[in-house]
Amino acid sequence: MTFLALDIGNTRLKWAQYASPQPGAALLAQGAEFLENIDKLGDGAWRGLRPPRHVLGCVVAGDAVKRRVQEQMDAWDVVPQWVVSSEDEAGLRNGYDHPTRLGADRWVAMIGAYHRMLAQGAPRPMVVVMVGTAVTVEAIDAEGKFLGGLILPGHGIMLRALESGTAGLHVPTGEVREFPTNTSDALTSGGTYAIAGAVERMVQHVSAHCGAEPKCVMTGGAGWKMAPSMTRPFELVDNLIFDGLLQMAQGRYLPAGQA
Ligand SMILES: Nc1ncnc2c1ncn2[C@@H]1O[C@H](COP(=O)(O)OP(=O)(O)O)[C@@H](O)[C@H]1O
Ligand SMILES: CC(C)(COP(=O)(O)O)[C@@H](O)C(=O)NCCC(=O)O
Ligand SMILES: [K+]
Repeated sequence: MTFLALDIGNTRLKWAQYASPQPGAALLAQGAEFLENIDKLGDGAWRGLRPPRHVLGCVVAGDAVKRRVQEQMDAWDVVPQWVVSSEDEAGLRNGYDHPTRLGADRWVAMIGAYHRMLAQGAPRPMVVVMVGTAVTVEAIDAEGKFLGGLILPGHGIMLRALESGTAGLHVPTGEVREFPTNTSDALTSGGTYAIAGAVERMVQHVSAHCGAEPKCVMTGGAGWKMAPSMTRPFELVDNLIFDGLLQMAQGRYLPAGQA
């Protein structure tokens, strides 16, 4: 009863195949492709996979990308399911004004993060940071209500915006420094501390609103770049979206009692 989880962001498609659709299932295979390379998955990395019984994914890269990915599954007798954010699922309540407009990746990552926190001890409020093409910073209270979140540009978008809007900022990537003394370091540090500063503010907002220090987790392709510059202890998790998809898959594909 193998299960294929898909996380299709604006830069890369990440996939993971599990032995069954439930948290803790054995990981059989995984990979990542830049979106320009996804049309080769069927003849490439997915060719040797055992055909999955269920496919559940989240896609924020648009309908054209979604269709291109679906074509790569033609060899399998499976209809992929795509997550749409809802008012509540898997113990989380969605505080967005229009719950379905919340990015599916954000919703799934929060479900993964919340269950991870519950498995570790007494319920706590959370700040969940995802550093991908964009950066998202989510607030969840201890009862599992998503209070709201921030969206800001990721490192790449910040740099490209500055490059295209100025004459003098075409420089190689620099280092993160407290007091940058060259243009490269000034840009790299500016982007990194913009993200770290936004996250710090959210931690303060959650602490004040919930009356307790939040547990902080970070994920996403560029999470490792941010980790050393954070102002608080952060748990860096490889892929919260896969954790969330396994959680949701258990509710959708396993009969009650088998979970
Ligand atoms: N080996 C890598 N391959 C691709 N992107 C990487 C890599 N290491 C770090 N990154 C960074 O991660 C970002 C992409 O992260 P990812 O989580 O795949 O984004 P998204 O989910 O938006 O597609 C890129 O903008 C890049 O800055
Ligand atoms: C914020 C995002 C662009 C993040 O995309 P990513 O960086 O993962 O590629 C995505 O979650 C999205 O398109 N959200 C819809 C708008 C919203 O969540 O309010
Ligand atoms: K993402």
